[in-house]
Amino acid sequence: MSQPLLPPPPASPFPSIDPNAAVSLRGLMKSFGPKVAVAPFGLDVPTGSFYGLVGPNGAGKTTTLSMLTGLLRPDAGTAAVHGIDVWQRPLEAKAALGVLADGVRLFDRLSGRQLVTYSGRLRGMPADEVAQRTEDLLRVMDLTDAGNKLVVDYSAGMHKKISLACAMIHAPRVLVLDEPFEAVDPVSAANIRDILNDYVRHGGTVLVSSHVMDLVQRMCTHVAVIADGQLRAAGTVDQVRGGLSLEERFVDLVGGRGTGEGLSWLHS
Ligand SMILES: Nc1ncnc2c1ncn2[C@@H]1O[C@H](COP(=O)(O)OP(=O)(O)OP(=O)(O)O)[C@@H](O)[C@H]1O
Repeated sequence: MSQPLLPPPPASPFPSIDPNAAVSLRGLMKSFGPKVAVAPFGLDVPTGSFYGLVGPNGAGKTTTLSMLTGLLRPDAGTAAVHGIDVWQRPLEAKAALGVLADGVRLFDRLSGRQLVTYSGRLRGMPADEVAQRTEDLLRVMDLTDAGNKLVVDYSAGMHKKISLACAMIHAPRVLVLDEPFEAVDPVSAANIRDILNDYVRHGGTVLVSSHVMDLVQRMCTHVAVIADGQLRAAGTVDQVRGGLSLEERFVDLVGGRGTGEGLSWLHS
C-alpha cells in the first residue's frame, strides 16, 4: 500500500532568492522608530528588464533602493544582485551595480571631469580607459563644455547628469537609478533614455524610481507600485495597468485623491 502523500509544507512568503534575476529582494524591511518605512516584501527584477518603481511621496522607494545598493542596512531580509547577497558579499555585489542615489552628496569641489574620472579609478579601471569613457559620458550628457567647472557650481539637472555618468563609467550589469530624470531638461532626458534603452537591449538591467507615470509607461517593461511601504502591484507594465493608463491604475492602487474641497481662501 502506498504511503499517503504528506501535505505540502506551507509556502514561505519569501522563498530563497532567484539567482537568475538581476535583482532579488526577499523580506527586506526597515523602520525608523515607530514608522515602518518598508514592510517586508519580495520582488524579482528580471535580467534585461527596464523596471520602474513607482509610489507616492514617502512610499518607501528611496529606502528600498538604499537597502538594495548597500547604503542603508535593512532591519531584516535579503537583497541580491545576480544572486550575490549585497550585505554578505558587498564588494562583489557593488561591482555589478551602478547607483544614482537620491540626496547623497558628491565630492563637489572636483570638476565634473575629475569626478567621473575619480569614479572610474575607484572602480580599479585603467587610466586610459577611464579617460576615454569620461569624454564619451560627458559628450552624451551634454557636459563637455562644463567638464572643467566645479560640480558645486552645477545646476540641479547637471548634478543629476554627472551623477549618472559616475554610475555608468564601469559598465555595470545593473543600474539602480533614483529619480534620474528629475530636473533634467527634455533633450538630455531623451538622450539618457536612448542610452538606457540601448543598455537594456544589450543585456543590462535598469531599476528606476520615478513619479512620472507617463514616462514609466512608455519607457519601462515592468513596474512595481509601492505605497505606505507595501508592495501593491508588480509585473509587466501591461499586467499592472490592466487596460487603464498607468496613472489611472496608480491612483486606483494608492488612493489619496483630494475630496474636491479646495482652498477657497486662495480664490480672490
Ligand atoms: N532617515 C530617516 N529617518 C526617519 N524617517 C525616514 C528616514 N528616511 C526615510 N524616512 C521615512 O520613511 C518613509 C519612506 O521614505 P522614502 O524616502 O523611502 O520615500 P520615497 O518613496 O522615496 O519618497 P519620495 O517620492 O518623496 O522621494 C517616509 O515616511 C520618510 O519620512
